[in-house]
Amino acid sequence: MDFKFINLAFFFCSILSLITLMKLILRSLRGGREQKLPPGPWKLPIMGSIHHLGGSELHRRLRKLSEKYGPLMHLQLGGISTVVVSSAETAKEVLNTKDHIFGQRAHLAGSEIVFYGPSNIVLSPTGDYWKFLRKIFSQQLFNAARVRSFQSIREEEVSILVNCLSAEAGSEVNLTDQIVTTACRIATRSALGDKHKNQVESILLLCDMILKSPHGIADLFPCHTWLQSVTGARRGRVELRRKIDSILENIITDHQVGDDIIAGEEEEECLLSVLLNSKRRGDLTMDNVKAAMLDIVVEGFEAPARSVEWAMAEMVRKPEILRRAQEEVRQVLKTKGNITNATLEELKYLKAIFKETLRLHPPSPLLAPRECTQTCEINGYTIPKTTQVLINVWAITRDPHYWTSSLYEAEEFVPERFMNSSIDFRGSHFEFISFGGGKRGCPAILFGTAIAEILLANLLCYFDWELPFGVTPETLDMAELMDSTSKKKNNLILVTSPHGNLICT
Ligand code: HEM
Repeated sequence: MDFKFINLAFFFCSILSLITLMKLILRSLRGGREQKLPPGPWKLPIMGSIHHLGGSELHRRLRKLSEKYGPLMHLQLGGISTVVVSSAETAKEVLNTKDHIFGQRAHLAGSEIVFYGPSNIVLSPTGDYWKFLRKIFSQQLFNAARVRSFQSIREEEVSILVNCLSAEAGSEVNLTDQIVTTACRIATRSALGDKHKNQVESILLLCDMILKSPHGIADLFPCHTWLQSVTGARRGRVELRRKIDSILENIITDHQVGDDIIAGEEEEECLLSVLLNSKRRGDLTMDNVKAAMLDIVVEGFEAPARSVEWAMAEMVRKPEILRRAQEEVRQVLKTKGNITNATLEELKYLKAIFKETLRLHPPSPLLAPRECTQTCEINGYTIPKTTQVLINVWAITRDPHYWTSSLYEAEEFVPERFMNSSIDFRGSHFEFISFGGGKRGCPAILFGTAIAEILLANLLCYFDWELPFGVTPETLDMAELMDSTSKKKNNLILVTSPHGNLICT
């Protein structure tokens, strides 16, 4: 959520204060029972706690506040009553013990326009429609057999990347762009089919437009829908939706040219064909199909790509880790010949690097907001129905209480901490919830991990990496930028040189 608009807020305060005051008077006349909300910072009338959130990225500000107010904290974000969870124990309460109460997404302002309802998996309400869509994605994209079947796509795309980087030997390369484009090509071909190889540019553009779509003051007062019109937020979103429609319709039209596949007849049918067949059968509308495509556009490649970007940035700052990772992958390759699924299974150190990267740089530092569907108690505090719940993954996966030991500091990048550890990110270790958890947890762990690991293995195997002239491990810019994924603020630029005679052709 973008809080730069705080200054504008005061314009609306006077209008809203009157309405809210009347509501408060009515409530007190009705004699509402006193609820013990979790503690939180002091609140202004109307704006609530927003003035505490300026400055750094939201997850950092929230951690700072939770150091003072505890692992369950109440904030009033304009009209949205919010609790913030910042410990593994409390996250377990929300994601596991009370998943039946918190396994619902909160409504995000404007998502009905941009995300068609919303009817994409990430934002649609938990229910039969959401289950139906998740099942299609699981059958066509996310299950182990399907992920294995995309191996040739991953290999082809990564070998294009390797050849491209080889041509840049000795010079500075924009590694971020290369990684994002390759991950996007893999996700696009796997989900939409080979026909769409050449539409990767449009998909990257679409992703960028959606991630950069602004939020505004109106989003904090969802009850006052007129604010969306007065502030122009609605107009902006309708315009964005028009652009999204145009790109998605092009892709769908191309897909349908000469496409007479009937669901179930073709084993290798892609996700998009299955979605379109469901539409033909009347199980989905065209808007549902487009919304589902947005799950690929927004989720399908950004998170794996950004984890590879962070992993490379962390490793070039710690050459001993880089060297150890390169030795491992080169050694395994000598005996196995090339990087396959089986080879990746043997790369224990590389897997530890991926985990450590997701720990220090979870792509979603705050899980997509959930909503409390029935008033309940956590840690002795009341969480009223309809409260928005933010889980601060970033605070939890860096918490010294779980991650500092006699050997390692929580804030340090040390893959070794995972070498003899059974902790993983599959949703049962609540101190490591980089893929979320509970029924709304990420369904694409295998799909995303496969993309990230093959990229990392190839970058480490076939190339040596150095910082550009004048940049040292201490001065490498590690600033982060948050849109919907955490990424490096500035692209990762490194000097590459092909390694020995292992280079593939
Ligand atoms: C490194 C890779 C990835 C990470 C770390 C990651 C992380 C996450 C997280 C934290 C959530 C929210 C979970 C929650 O609220 O508990 C999520 C949800 C989701 N992710 Fe991923 N993700 C990754 C890759 C992918 C990929 C490649 C896809 C492919 C489309 C994907 C599709 C989804 C979907 C559809 C949801 C929504 C699930 C729901 O609400 O039912 N993710 N992911």
